[in-house]
Parts: sequence; structure tokens; C-alpha cells
Amino acid sequence: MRFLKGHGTENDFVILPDRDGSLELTASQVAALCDRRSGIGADGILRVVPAKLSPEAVEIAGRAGPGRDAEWFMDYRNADGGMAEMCGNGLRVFARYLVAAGLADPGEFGVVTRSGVRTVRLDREGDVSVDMGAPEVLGESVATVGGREYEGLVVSMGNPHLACVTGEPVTGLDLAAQPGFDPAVFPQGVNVELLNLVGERRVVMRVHERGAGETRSCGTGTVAAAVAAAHLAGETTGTWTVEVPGGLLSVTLDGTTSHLSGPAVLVASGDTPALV
Ligand SMILES: N[C@@H](CCC[C@H](N)C(=O)O)C(=O)O
Repeated sequence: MRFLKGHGTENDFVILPDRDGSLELTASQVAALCDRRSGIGADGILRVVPAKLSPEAVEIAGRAGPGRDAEWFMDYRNADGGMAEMCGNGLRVFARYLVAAGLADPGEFGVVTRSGVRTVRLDREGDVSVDMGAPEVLGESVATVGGREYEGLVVSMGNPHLACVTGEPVTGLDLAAQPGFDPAVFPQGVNVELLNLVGERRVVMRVHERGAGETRSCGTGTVAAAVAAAHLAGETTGTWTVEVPGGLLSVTLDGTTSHLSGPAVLVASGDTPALV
């Protein structure tokens, strides 16, 4: 089976083009492909399937009004094989692949995700931007990292986040282990972001992703982080720069929706005998 490898600020993905919608991926196949020692290695998988060939996508797009013309469905899986509703960096890499493969024209187009149809745009400067939709602030909760508790904002970006602003430098934290969280608030698990405010609308963020462990970046996580920083400042609009271990992302909140922008690159392609 043909695959490609790409990343967005070092949040990395195996891309599996599935033009006839026939690939039935099991959780163990996904985990094997994402294994960094015995597989290709990635934080997640992006299956690229025509929306009209996926019953799941047809149902989502049917609910999406103007987005129902979106031609492609991003079937995203976490490295552990579990499904997630949305992946911001994955969607930016997905869009990069569609254009590079001649499956979409450069410019703006819609992609079906489990969180609905999202509009992506390839900028002239080379960045890929996504309209991530309206962040939903659902309250407050607490994450436990290394025995310490961090208060955070519960934010849904389609997928669940707990974004914790702290004065303690996040660069020193050990995020290898799953942070503790309240399962009553997050029955499906949660992505945990720890962040420092380091300047005018600028934050440094680290993340432990549900289903993938600590990653070098998380697009939905950076939007949740910007929302938490804005919340603390009493703001609802503006553009935040988010420094993650894998690079820089820009998040704009306009009071109605949110936009995520940054680099997305394809780095390799090949064939894997793991999926025949
Ligand atoms: N890295 C992604 C988020 C991927 C899904 C997440 N691990 C979850 O389970 O919700 C991003 O860039 O948004």
C-alpha cells in the first residue's frame, strides 16, 4: 500500500490515500504503522477518502449545509489506534497532500472531518490555514502532572482539551506520562496543554495528546491554548503566536470562529507491505 509522510510543526502523520474507499483500518494496524521503532512512526494516520464513498462522511456533510460540496474526508486516527473528532495539524497536512497530488486546486476548499466540514486555505507564503470553527469553553478543571495540580480551561475544538496557564516554566515539565484528569469531565479522555504567557499575545505550549502521548505540536491544542490565554486577559479576539517544541503556529480568534495557520510539509513517500 502506498503511503506518504508529512508533518505540521513536527506533529507527524502517515498519509494513506484510499481513492476507492476500500481500506478498512483496524486499531492494531494503525498502532503498528505509527510505532516509531517497528513501524513508519507517526503521531497519527490520515486516511484520504472521497467523501461520497464514506457513509460516515456523507452523513456529516449532509448536516453541514454549504459544506456539502466538500470532496474529501479526513479519516483521522491517533497513534494508539483510537479515533479522534478533529486534528488541526493533520488537516493542514491533509490539504497540502491534496494539492500536491493534484486532487484539489490551490486556494480555498472544504474537507469533511468528524467535527464537520472545515475550510482550508493554502497561502502564497507557503503556510496552510484552517477555519477551526468556534471554540467552546465548557468550564474549568484540573490536570495533575508530576504530582502537581494545574488549573485549566475546558475547551472543545470538536475534540476535548484542558488548557492550563501556569507561571512555572513548561519547558521543565515531564509530560511523558498521562496527566491526571477528572474522568467525570472528560469521559472520552482529554488532550492536556500546559502553557506560559511570554509576551504580548505570545505563549509557549507543551501538550500531552490523548492517544499519542507528548507530541511536538497540536493544532487544536494551540487554539485551546490561545482561548485560555485570551480568557485570562479578558479578551475574545486577536491573534496569538504559539511556540511549540516543533515550531510556531498562529491562532486568530474573531469572536465567531478561530483560524490556525502555519507550515505543513510532505517529507517522504513509499510503499508499506503492512497493508496489502
Ligand atoms: N494533533 C492533533 C490532535 C489529534 C487528536 C487528539 N490526539 C485527540 O485525541 O483528540 C491536532 O493537531 O489538533
